[in-house]
Amino acid sequence: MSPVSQRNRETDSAQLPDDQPALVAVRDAGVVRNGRLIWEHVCVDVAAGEFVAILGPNGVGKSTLLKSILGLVPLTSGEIRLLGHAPGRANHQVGYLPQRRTFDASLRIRGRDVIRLGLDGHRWGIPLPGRRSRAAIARVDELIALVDAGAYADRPIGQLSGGEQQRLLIAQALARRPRLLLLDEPLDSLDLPNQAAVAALISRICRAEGVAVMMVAHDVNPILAYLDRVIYLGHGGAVSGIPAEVITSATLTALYGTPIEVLSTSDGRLVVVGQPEAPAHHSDRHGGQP
Ligand SMILES: Nc1ncnc2c1ncn2[C@@H]1O[C@H](COP(=O)(O)OP(=O)(O)OP(=O)(O)O)[C@@H](O)[C@H]1O
Repeated sequence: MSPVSQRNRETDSAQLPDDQPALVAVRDAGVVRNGRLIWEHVCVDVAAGEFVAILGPNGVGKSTLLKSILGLVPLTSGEIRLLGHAPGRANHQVGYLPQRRTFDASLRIRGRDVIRLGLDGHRWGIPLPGRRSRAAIARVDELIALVDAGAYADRPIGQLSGGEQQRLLIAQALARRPRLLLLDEPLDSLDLPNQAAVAALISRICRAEGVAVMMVAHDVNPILAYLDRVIYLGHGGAVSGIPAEVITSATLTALYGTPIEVLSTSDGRLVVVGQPEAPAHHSDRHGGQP
């Protein structure tokens, strides 16, 4: 029997210990879109402050899982609870960074104003009055420090590098002190040093702000050292658990349907070899629909 030949295998570590309440609880969940089964029997619990990656081949439904947690894509089976509520009921506690599109180079809005939109963007640019405005300015300064963007936060966002823009967008998603951060491929289109730097930043935020992070990624290697839990969606099933249990050659080969090797380095780190590359213009394939 292949490692995921029963659809829906989950490791024992997919569930949290009883004394650790789940921030997000996904129970035997499934989604059908346009009459096509995207995934089913997905189970995972995410606790406060955990860093969780959602991984798997193109089109397998990673973004759909984030959208289901937000209530943007309804489940067709099973259940998702977010902070004990049905999807969509606790979204004010969630920061969401959708798959990014590049900013036009001529866009003049400053980095710090992009962050500020995360605080009062719903007011359509009408500034908060008096004391609340001062508190907003202080929070934006705090976020700029958190993502280490002081050197460029006053420059127009269209003139910043992909990595700099991504840090500002993460800060924007954190503006209202969410308890859960949903990041859809934040490392997409970044070079390797920037992928490592942004992954380290996200891990630091998990710890410093106590925010749980669920992050869609294509390549597990730059984030592997930071992860508490992984969810692999594959055409043969879904597997979730702690990295050491889930990230094995046999499991990944079965999920991706192509040979994948998991190597252990002399200092004990895991490296995944043979994972198919994402296409270069990955974000071009995504429409604007939820
Ligand atoms: N608005 C939509 N309506 C119907 N089907 C959709 C919609 N958006 C996406 N899909 C389909 O749902 C499936 C899962 O898409 P999704 O974007 O969740 O996959 P993904 O794993 O995030 O892909 P990628 O790695 O390419 O970003 C795909 O087959 C896609 O074509």
